[in-house]
Amino acid sequence: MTSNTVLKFRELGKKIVAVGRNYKEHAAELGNAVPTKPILFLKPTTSYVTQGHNIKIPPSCKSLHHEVELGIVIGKTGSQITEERAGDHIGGYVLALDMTARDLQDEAKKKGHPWTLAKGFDTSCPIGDVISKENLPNPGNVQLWLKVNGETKQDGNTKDMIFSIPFLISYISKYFTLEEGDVILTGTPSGVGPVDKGDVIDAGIGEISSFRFKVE
Ligand SMILES: O=C([O-])CC(=O)C(=O)O
Ligand SMILES: [Mg+2]
Repeated sequence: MTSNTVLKFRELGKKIVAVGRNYKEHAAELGNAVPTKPILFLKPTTSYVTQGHNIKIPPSCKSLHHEVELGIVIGKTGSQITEERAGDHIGGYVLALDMTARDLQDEAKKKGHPWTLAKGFDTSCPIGDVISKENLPNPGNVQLWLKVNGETKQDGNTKDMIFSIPFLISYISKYFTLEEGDVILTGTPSGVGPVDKGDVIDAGIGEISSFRFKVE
């Protein structure tokens, strides 16, 4: 993948595949069981929002939650990718938020409906610049942090993922062809919580990448 701008990979990337409950403590904090296989959902690429723009609270949402996540940017198209070859398909990494209308998600969960609206609304995927593989040599052991108005809310490590990055790429690619520019969101560590209008979110991957978004 040659591009390092978000606009470019938004053009290239056809999908965002997100993984739910990939950290035990996060599954527990929302009263959910620890999954025995990855829980997958899709976010549309229209959910991307880049730095300099604001996160918007979607209509009727009374509880918009932050979820900081490590994103994997696919660099080479493939399906039926083995865990051993997974690294060949990684083009880089990216810091992202999986903004979630928690009340709308809870309502959908109760009715057995999909999470699409709660997870896929415009601006639900704030995203940073692509990080090269060289700049993140150890993605499976890096700190993911998030502050709201300067106060730390999330501070987890990717070593606590239930399903590893190679496993996720292999598992997802059994079902969905992963195309260049697609992004896999690998799930959020514990500490999720609400944000309100006017709040400022700072998040980062260790000291390697960080960004700031305001909620409007
Ligand atoms: O909404 C949830 O809790 C599932 C999810 O996206 C995550 O664990 O990152
Ligand atoms: Mg998430």
